[in-house]
Amino acid sequence: MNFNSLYSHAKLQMHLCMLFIISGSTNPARDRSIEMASNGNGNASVATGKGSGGRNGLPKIQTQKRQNAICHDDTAPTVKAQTIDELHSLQRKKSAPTTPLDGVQGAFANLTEEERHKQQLQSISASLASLTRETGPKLVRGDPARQSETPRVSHAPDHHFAPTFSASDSSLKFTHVLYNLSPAELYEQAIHYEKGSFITSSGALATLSGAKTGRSPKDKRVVRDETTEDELWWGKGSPNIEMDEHTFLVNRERAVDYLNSLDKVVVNDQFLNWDPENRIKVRIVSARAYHSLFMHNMCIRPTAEELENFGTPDFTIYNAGQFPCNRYTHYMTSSTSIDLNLGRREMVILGTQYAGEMKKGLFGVMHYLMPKRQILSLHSGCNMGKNGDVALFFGLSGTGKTTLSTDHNRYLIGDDEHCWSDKGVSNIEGGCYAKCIDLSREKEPDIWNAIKFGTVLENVVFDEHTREVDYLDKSVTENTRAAYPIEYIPNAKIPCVGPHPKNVILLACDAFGVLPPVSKLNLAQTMYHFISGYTALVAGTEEGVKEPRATFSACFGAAFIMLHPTKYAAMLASKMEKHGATGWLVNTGWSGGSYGSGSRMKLAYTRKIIDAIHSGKLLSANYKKTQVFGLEIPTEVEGVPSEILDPVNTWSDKKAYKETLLKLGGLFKNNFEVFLNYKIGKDDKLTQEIVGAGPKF
Ligand SMILES: Nc1ncnc2c1ncn2[C@@H]1O[C@H](COP(=O)(O)OP(=O)(O)O)[C@@H](O)[C@H]1O
Ligand SMILES: C=C(OP(=O)(O)O)C(=O)O
Ligand SMILES: [Ca+2]
Ligand SMILES: [Mn+2]
Repeated sequence: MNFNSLYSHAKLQMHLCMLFIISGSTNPARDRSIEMASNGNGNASVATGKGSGGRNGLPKIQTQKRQNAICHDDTAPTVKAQTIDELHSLQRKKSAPTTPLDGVQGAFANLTEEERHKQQLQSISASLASLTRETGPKLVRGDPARQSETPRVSHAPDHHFAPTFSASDSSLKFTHVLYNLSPAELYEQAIHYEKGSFITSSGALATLSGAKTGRSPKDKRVVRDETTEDELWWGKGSPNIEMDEHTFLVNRERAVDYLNSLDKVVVNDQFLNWDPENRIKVRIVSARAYHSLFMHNMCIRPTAEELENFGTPDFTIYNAGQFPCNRYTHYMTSSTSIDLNLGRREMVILGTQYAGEMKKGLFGVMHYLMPKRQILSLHSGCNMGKNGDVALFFGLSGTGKTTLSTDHNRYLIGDDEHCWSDKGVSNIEGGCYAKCIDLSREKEPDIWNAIKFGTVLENVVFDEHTREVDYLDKSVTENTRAAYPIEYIPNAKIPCVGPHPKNVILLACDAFGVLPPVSKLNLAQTMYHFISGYTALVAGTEEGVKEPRATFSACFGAAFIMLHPTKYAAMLASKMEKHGATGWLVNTGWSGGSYGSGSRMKLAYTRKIIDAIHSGKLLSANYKKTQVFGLEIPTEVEGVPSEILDPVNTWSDKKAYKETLLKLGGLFKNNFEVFLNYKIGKDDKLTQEIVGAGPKF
C-alpha cells in the first residue's frame, strides 16, 4: 500500500467513525425512529416509542401518517447516484460532439476531440505569444475554480521550441482559457468575478464598463507603414492618428503580458459579414466575461461545426482594457489607447473597457478590407419590406439607425454596419447595440422585448431589490446600451442579407430645428449630405447649455472610415445610380425651434414618414423647394400634421428661424471647404454637381 492509499484508507475509517458517532450507535443498521404524524393542521407531532423498531425507546421518523397513504418514501424514485459528487456529475452532461462520428469507436473519438482541443489551444497560445520570448503561454481549458470538473487539456509546446531557461514567471504558469463559452456560462463568470454584474428582472445581464462609458476617438492610433502610408486617409479631418510599428509592438506586449499574467482569459472565435464569400474570421482575447458576451452577441456566432474548422483567425483583438497604456510610450496622450495594425491584422485595447470599442474597431477594419474588394462598407441600419424593398439608414450616433431599422412591419437585416456588394447588402454583425436612455415598452416594443436573458445591459441603473431597470436614470451615463443577438428581434432576416437598396435614408438629428422632417434628394444632394455627415446634438446633461453643437462626420461615420471619404462617396454614387436608389434626408431632431424652445420630433411622426418612403407613396407626393438648402419637401405625408413639414411654420419667431437657418448653412459651407479640391467619381461633372448641391445664400 502506498502512502496515498494508506491516507485515503485512514480517511475512510474516519468518515465511518464520524457516521457512527452521529447516528449514536456502533450499529447504524439498527432501527431507531421518531414517528412524526400530521395532526391535520399541518403541524407535526412527535410520538415516542410507537414504531416497530422502537426497542431502545427512541422514536421512529416518519413524515406522514401511514394510514393516509400519501407518503411513500420507500417507493419514491431515488437518484442513481451513490454520492453527492456523483449526483452533481449527473446534472451536467457533456456536450454532444458535432461532427457525426459514424462508426468511430470511443477511444478514437476521444482522441479526435482531444486533438481538436489541443489544436485550438495551440492556436490561442500562438495568438498570446510574446514577441520577445520563444513560446506562447501554457494554456489549459476551463475555469481554474472548477479544475476537477472540467476536462483539462494542457498545451504541449511544439517540439521545435527549445526550452527557455531564462523564462520569466509568467512563462512558467498556466493560463486558463475560457473558449467560446455560452451565455449561461458567461453570466456565471461575470456574476462571480466581475463587480457590477447583476441579473435584471427581465433576465438581461447588467454590467458596468468602468470609467469610460463611450468611445475614445482621440485615443485611436493606426500604424503608418509603407502600405498604409499610401492607402489610408491621413492628416486634417482624418480619424487615423498615426503611430509607428515599434510603438504598436510596445503596446501589444503590454496587453499580452497583462493577459498572460491573469489566471484566465476569455476567447471568442467568431465571424463578421453574412456574405459567405467575404466573411472574416475574428478572434477576441479579453479578460472579462462581459466583453466575451458582448462580442458573442455582436459578431456572427459560428455553429459548433464551423468552430471546429475555424483554423487561424484573419484578425485578432487583444482587449486589455482594465490595464492602462504607459504614458511614457511615444504617441500616447492619455492612459487609453486603441491601436490598429492592419499589416499584422491586430488591434490592441488598453485603458478602456467600453465594449463598443471592439465592435467599432472591427468596423474600421472592414472599412479598409471591403473597399479593396470593390465592396462598399456602410455605417447604416438596414431593413427590408415584405416585397423585398431594402432601405439603408445612415446616421451618426443617436440619430435613429437602430430605432428606425427595427420596424415591426419589416424584416431587420441589421442596425449599424453593412456591406453593399454586386450581390446586394449584407450585415457585418450578428447583433444590435441599442441606446436605452428613455426606452419605453410602448414606443419601442421590439427593442424592449429583446432585453432578456443573454442581453448585455451596459451602465443602466436598476432597483437593488426588484432588479427592475430605470431607463430614465442617467446616473452612470446617458449612453446606456443593450447588446443582443439579432434573432432577439422577432422579424430579423436570417441570413442577414438582402437585394440592392431602393431607398437611402440619411438621418440627421438637427438640434437647430431648421431642417425639414423629410426631404427628397437628388443624387448630387445625397452625395453632398453623405460627405457632410451632419448632425447636431446637445450637451443635454450640463446645466445652461442652450446652444446646439453641430457635428460634421464624413460618410456619417468619420470615426470609422480608413480611406478618404470621397472614395466611399464615389462608390455610393455609382451604386445608387446603377440600382436606381432614391436618397432622403430625415430630421429626427428638433421642430418648432432650436433645442431649448422647440421639441424633439415625435418618433411616431418620423415612423409615419419612413412608412411613406417605404411604401413608395412619398415618391409621388407634391413637392416644394426650401430656401437656403434647396431641399424638396412634400406638402403632405399621411399621419403627419402638414404644418410641421415646412419648419418655418413651426417657428413663432420667423426672424430667429431665418438667422438660425443661415447660421447652419454657414456651418455646412465651412465644413465642405476641405472637400472642394477632391474629385468624386470618374468625371468632374458629378463633382461639380455635388459642390453645387449645398446651401446657397
Ligand atoms: N423622431 C425620432 N426618430 C428617431 N429616434 C428618436 C426620435 N425621437 C427620439 N428618438 C430617440 O433617439 C434615440 C436614437 O438612438 P438610436 O436609434 O440608438 O441611434 P443610432 O443607432 O443611430 O445610434 C433613441 O433613444 C430614440 O428613442
Ligand atoms: C456604438 C456606437 O454606435 P451608434 O451610436 O451609432 O449605435 C458608437 O458610436 O459608439
Ligand atoms: Ca453606429
Ligand atoms: Mn445604433
